[in-house]
Amino acid sequence: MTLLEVRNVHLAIGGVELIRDLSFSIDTAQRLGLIGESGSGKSLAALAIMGLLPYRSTVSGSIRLSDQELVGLDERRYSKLRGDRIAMIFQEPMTSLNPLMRIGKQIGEVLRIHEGLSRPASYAQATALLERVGFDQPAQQARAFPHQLSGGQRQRVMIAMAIACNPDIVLADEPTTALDVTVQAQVLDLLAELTSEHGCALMLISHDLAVVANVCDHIQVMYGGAIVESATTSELTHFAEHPYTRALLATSRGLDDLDNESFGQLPTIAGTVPQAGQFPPGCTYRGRCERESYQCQTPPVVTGTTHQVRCWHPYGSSSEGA
Ligand SMILES: Nc1ncnc2c1ncn2[C@@H]1O[C@H](COP(=O)(O)OP(=O)(O)OP(=O)(O)O)[C@@H](O)[C@H]1O
Repeated sequence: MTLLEVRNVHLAIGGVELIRDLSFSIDTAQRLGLIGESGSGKSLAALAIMGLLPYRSTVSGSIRLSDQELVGLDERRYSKLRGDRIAMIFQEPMTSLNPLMRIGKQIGEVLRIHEGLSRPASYAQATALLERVGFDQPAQQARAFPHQLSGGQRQRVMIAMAIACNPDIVLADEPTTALDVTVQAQVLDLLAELTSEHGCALMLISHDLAVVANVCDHIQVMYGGAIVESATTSELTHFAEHPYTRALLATSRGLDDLDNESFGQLPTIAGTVPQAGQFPPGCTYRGRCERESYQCQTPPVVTGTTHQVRCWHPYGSSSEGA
């Protein structure tokens, strides 16, 4: 059943177009990965869903959570949904945690506000959540301030806060990028385990295809403010059709290398993501595409149903396919 439906969303900040015609949906308890290089618009897509866009943003299109339209929703109703039905985990927990409040109290606050629990009940529940996310001495550790914890522990606290009220969906924006590789894998496993335990959908944002492929059952590739390819994880990793997805796969670490700390520097894709507001006409990837000779000037076509590719010359439909 469709839980979240994003339809034809366009987003501009200060008149600069940053997201173009974004459409996708997430089913109940589904795990969807959103990947793409820095600047492709992944975080803005998540912030649009959360209703946390910066000043001077304009959004058109539709974002529906079950039967609730989110575009244009007033702040009072939005703040009730946040935490309660949609939660978000950011890359750097220190920007989300209050440095002056003990973590047990911070998790408890979420439960007090959204679930109406009393102070003692919310604190007891917060301690139980800390235990669930892997703290071995939760009663003591609930008294710690954020700076007294490691990066991995702080991200576990964020996961505890995100799942505290059993939301329908958690949006996780690069939740492990700031962590070292071995901790990354543990935190991702925990996130996947807890969201499925709660029947909660997950939208995992990352620039790392291996991270997303290990956790998600469906992947969407974003480039220049638009989704260029979308498929099940298995289809995307075995039968990628868009030249950009192929380039991402070629420069990605292997799926087995997630907990390999000594894994070397990855090759990068030549060229850069087009500057916001300076998208070329037609295909945004045109300037970097290895099939550039096609000069895809006109808007690219979208092919397929479950496996969608926004490209004039996807590999699968061409005799030149790899
Ligand atoms: N507040 C803002 N005002 C103006 N432009 C912005 C703002 N926030 C983001 N942008 C621009 O929008 C584009 C997409 O940014 P976004 O943060 O969504 O990318 P991203 O794919 O999440 O990259 P990263 O992985 O680096 O966060 C970028 O060109 C960025 O410079």
